[in-house]
Amino acid sequence: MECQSLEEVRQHIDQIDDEIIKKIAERKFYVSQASKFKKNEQGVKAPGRVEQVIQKVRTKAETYGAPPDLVESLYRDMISKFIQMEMEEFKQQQQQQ
Ligand SMILES: C=C(O[C@@H]1C=C(C(=O)O)C=C[C@H]1O)C(=O)O
Repeated sequence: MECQSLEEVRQHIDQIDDEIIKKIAERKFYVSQASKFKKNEQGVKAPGRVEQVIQKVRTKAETYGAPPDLVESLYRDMISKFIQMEMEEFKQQQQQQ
């Protein structure tokens, strides 16, 4: 949609940010369940799966017209933070056993 003012542009951006953040929270909800199914720290990091996700999101970025390098960089950062979070949860579970 063609905007008529900077205010309108920013309203759209704010709305999109709201949607993105809700989806990040939803993604985090599922990532935080993954540690229950992991056997060791290498499993928590799952570098093979990370590369699979990166490949998939680069392809989706191309399909939807988003810059693939930007999407890859955002995902690498997000996943690395999620791994830290998952690792904490994994270590807590290990202590409880
Ligand atoms: C959620 C998982 O754990 C980690 C987090 C990932 C992610 O955020 O997509 C991917 C791989 C793992 O590093 C998983 O193994 O699927």
